[in-house]
Amino acid sequence: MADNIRRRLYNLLLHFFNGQIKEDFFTDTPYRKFYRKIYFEIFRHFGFIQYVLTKYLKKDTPVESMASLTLGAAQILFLDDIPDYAAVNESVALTPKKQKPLVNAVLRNIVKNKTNLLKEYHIYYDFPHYFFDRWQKEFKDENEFESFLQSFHKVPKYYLVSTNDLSIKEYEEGFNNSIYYPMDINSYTIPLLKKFQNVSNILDCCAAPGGKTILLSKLYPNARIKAVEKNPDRVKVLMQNLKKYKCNNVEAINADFLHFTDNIQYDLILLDAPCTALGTIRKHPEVLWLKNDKDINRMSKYQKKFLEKGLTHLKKGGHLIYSVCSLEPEEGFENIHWLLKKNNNLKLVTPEIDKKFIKDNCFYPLPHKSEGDGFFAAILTY
Ligand SMILES: C[S@@+](CC[C@H](N)C(=O)[O-])C[C@H]1O[C@@H](n2cnc3c(N)ncnc32)[C@H](O)[C@@H]1O
Repeated sequence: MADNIRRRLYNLLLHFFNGQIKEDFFTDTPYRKFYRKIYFEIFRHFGFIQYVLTKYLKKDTPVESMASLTLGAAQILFLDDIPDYAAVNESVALTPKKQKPLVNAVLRNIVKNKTNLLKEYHIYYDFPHYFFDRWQKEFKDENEFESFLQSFHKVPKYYLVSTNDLSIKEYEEGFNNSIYYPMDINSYTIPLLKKFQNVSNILDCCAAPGGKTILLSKLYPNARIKAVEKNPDRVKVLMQNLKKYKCNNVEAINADFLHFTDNIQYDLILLDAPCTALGTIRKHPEVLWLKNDKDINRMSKYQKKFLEKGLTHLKKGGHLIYSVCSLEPEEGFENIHWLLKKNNNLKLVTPEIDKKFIKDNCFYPLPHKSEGDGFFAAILTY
């Protein structure tokens, strides 16, 4: 009989091989840390594991076998505290009957040749070509490039924000005080990049689940805030969060921001745009393998529409914060330069934060210099 929780890892992999992300934090099991560790090793080393598997497989291997083989190989190669026989047996047990002999044979071969296979390991294998190539160009110093890549394998840190005084502290297991909102440290920084004066109305263009809306509500308690979100299910979560954290100055609106109309010119606009989420790969390493150059370019074009629309709602002298959880230049710097070129009066305002997180007047925390997700943010005014 297969272990039911390993089956959940197998299901994550089945979804993944079908091009989908399925989240499972294993919070309902006392062995959460153990299963999360397997999940991280699978996707951090996904590239090397596939390289190893291709030595033993034909091209058209069924996805069910790919899922059990990836699960088994990750444990054999990267998790020393799991006995090899357990990794093989559990993976075979999860596999459909007809495919069991293949999975069994390949995993036993990997066990037999483990030492030699691991001699071939290099961190470069853990990154897909599109990502590796675009980032190698960014670094003149090879050691810095390697430390950039290594930083994606670091255990991600989770934080809690006090909605009373906006202080932030590291997440503690079992801590469930109702005034705290869980948040990434760089996501938290975005509404705090600069304290603006005379803010009486705020527009949050893409608001759910509402982390940054909550911060804006507490930072500017006298302002009226409109929080727009297109996805009806996510609006429900947004509304629950606004109620839970007593954000009484916020009105949640279920609308497509690109078609949103009202007659207010805003003092402050937060445009936390949809993006590839490639800055979040320390926490969600599978994202790296589900995106490519085309997605980055498609998102960049889509974000330009949000930027143009956002500007139409900005009061003269007001500020617009544009942010994405991605470090890819097309989604950040290039979009901002495009907008500045089109609008002569528009200017960048430098964030008032630690200089090590600033590049070209924008917030740009690189993962080897920061504990949080990779973000890009720019403050614009005119
Ligand atoms: C990066 S997330 C926002 C995170 C949020 N600001 C926070 O701090 O919790 C982007 C959000 O934009 C929403 N979205 C995507 N397209 C949209 C559109 N056309 N209009 C409004 N919201 C949209 C997505 O559903 C998603 O919830």
